[in-house]
Amino acid sequence: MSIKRRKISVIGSGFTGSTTALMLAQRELGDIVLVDIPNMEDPTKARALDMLEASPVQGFDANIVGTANYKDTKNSDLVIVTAGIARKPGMSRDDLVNTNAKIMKSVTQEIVKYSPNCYIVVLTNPVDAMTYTVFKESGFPKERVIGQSGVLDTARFRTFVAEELNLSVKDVTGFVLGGHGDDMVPLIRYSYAGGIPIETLISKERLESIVERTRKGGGEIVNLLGNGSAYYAPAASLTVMAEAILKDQRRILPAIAYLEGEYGYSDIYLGVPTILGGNGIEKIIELDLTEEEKTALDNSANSVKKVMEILQ
Ligand SMILES: NC(=O)C1=CN([C@@H]2O[C@H](COP(=O)(O)OP(=O)(O)OC[C@H]3O[C@@H](n4cnc5c(N)ncnc54)[C@H](O)[C@@H]3O)[C@@H](O)[C@H]2O)C=CC1
Ligand SMILES: O=C([O-])CC(=O)C(=O)O
Repeated sequence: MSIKRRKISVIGSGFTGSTTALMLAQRELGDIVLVDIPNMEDPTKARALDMLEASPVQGFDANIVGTANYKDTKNSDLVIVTAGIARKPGMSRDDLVNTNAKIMKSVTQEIVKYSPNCYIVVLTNPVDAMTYTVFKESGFPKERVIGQSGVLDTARFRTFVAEELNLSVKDVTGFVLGGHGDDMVPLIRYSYAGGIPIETLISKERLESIVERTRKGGGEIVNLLGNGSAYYAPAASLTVMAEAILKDQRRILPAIAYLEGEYGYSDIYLGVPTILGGNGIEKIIELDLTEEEKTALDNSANSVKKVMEILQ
């Protein structure tokens, strides 16, 4: 019997793609193929080689190659899509829709051609609509096309709660639902520190400001960077999702999933709590929401629908 390493292709070798490739390799989740457009081929090869040369120092076994040829992605188990443009200060994620939708279509055709059985995780913004585009273009079952927003948005929320309480981030849990935009829905009622509801530990006013900072978390980094957007926490979020799928961990993680009636929405990709495992999205968990929470989720879903209309 021969046991082979898993193969993971990362499309886009920019800030998020490169950082994700390194994190995946450091966790020995598989061999990595980093792909970019032809005029980025040499820098992509250089980044991959540079990462590979870190492997003896850090002691991880993973082959890492850079390429502009999709043939090299053949038979990938998992493909992560980070290709496209990022926003600059003053822009919203939705401003990227037309450019990135075209990129999603061409990238998806190449993915499907060489890896018809893979799982796809999409990062490119506006990510709810871009995940929908990849789903439609791929013809894959919904379980195998997943978008990343909630792990990152929840990580930001957990960071701010842990800072507020001066506690370990390890003990803080939470859930952020909805689209990956400024009207995302951090669910305070389902957030805990060491099993204690955070509502009993933090004042209403402070919680409101944590929710607001979470909603604008991407923009906070865009404004500080001046040219580009966040990449360390997004890459860490993609890595945790990849690990859940490749190791069949059946983790409860928020992910952008295709909804067919769940939470009252249909034919839309939106951030919801899921069980992520060896079959991709194995289940969508439907939480009981208060009227106020459901109204907030409706607003967020409507914003995603507006962006999807631009795509029609
Ligand atoms: N969903 C989320 O939580 C997050 C989403 N993002 C989004 O991820 C995307 C990537 O961000 P960064 O890596 O910072 O951007 P970046 O500009 O550093 O890298 C993007 C890369 O994609 C490449 N690319 C463009 N067209 C391509 C194609 N057809 N095939 C292969 N590669 C192609 C570019 O050459 C570039 O190297 C952006 O749309 C950004 O908004 C970023 C952070 C978090
Ligand atoms: O804000 C952006 O443009 C990138 C992103 O989605 C995030 O960091 O949450």
